[in-house]
Amino acid sequence: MAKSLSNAPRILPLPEPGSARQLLRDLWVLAKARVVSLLVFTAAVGELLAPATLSHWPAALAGLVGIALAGGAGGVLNQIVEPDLDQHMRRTHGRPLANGRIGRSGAIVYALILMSLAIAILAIWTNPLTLVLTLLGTVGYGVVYTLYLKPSTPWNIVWGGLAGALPPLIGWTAVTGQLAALPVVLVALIFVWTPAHFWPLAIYCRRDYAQACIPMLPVTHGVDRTRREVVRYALATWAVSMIPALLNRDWIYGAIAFGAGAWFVVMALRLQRMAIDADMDRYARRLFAFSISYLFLIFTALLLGKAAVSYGLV
Ligand code: HEM
Ligand SMILES: CC(C)=CCC/C(C)=C/CC/C(C)=C/COP(=O)(O)OP(=O)(O)O
Repeated sequence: MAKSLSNAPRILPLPEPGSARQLLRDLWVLAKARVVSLLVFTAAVGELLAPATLSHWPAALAGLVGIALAGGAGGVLNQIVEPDLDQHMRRTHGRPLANGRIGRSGAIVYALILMSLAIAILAIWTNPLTLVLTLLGTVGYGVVYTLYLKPSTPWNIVWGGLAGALPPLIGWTAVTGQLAALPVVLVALIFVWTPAHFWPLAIYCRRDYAQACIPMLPVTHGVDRTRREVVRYALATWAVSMIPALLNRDWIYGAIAFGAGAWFVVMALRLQRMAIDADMDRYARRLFAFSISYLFLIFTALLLGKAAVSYGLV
């Protein structure tokens, strides 16, 4: 008896409907806060790689808060546009707009508040370039990807991914006010990582996407083609991830990026070779989860490499 209880999934008590806790939880989900946390982390790394970050700490802090708020606004815009789609997918039907716990006008007000705060903070404490790049991120994801690309082309996320790739550059410009090669390479890295991040999820959610008439690649071109593309983008990610090692002559980062990228490619190849069954769906889920850990690891490695150089360890 005790054994079966210990094996049971841990179920957290749900907040009372209509309670303040439920509202906070809904606002958190509407802003896609978990995705935004990784966006903010990549922006923070962009800032810490820039020269003299600490002497520009107000701009650095404002940059992170601005990206968090603007990224959150993008997430809310996305859910304002597609409550009908969210209702039809198992993964998303519990979202607050999709199931009616929050109304459309409430969500619009929430998005406006987040966006106004982001614009004010970035305008006061950072610089025009950072503000423009951040606006491009929000509009690119919340409007261009959600409204136009997602419902019309299977290559939606390749171009939509550009918006989510911008944070390291935004972090860098918040501190320096200028573009530079290293953060542009980091944008390229997230750009090529995004399809290898998303398509494994699209594979195991393909039936939901088909039912909702969203032309994701596994729906329009099939699972085999999508798995080939995941391998190609994982390889591209591996290749682009080596550029910062060469630019910075940073062999600590280089070794970690080489190992993690190789693992990414091996997992993508394994997915490609599997029979199309429930085990493959489970493995695609693992690859999706791995893609998130991968990006976190790679960006942590960039910091480790810089710290090692700063403290004269290499
Ligand atoms: C257009 C590009 C992208 C697409 C289409 C995409 C798609 C997705 C989807 C569908 C999910 C599942 C979300 C859910 O179940 O609520 C997800 C989760 C996630 N994505 Fe992405 N993503 C993109 C870009 C990014 C970027 C650029 C980052 C960070 C740098 C990122 C980080 C994450 C994280 C951390 C999660 C896990 C969220 C959780 O655990 O709830 N994604 N992504
Ligand atoms: C300011 C700035 C840099 C903004 C970044 C924009 C941003 C929040 C990018 C993340 C992309 C994302 C969560 C995609 C989810 O895809 P989806 O919307 O198709 O997934 P869903 O089916 O879960 O809604």
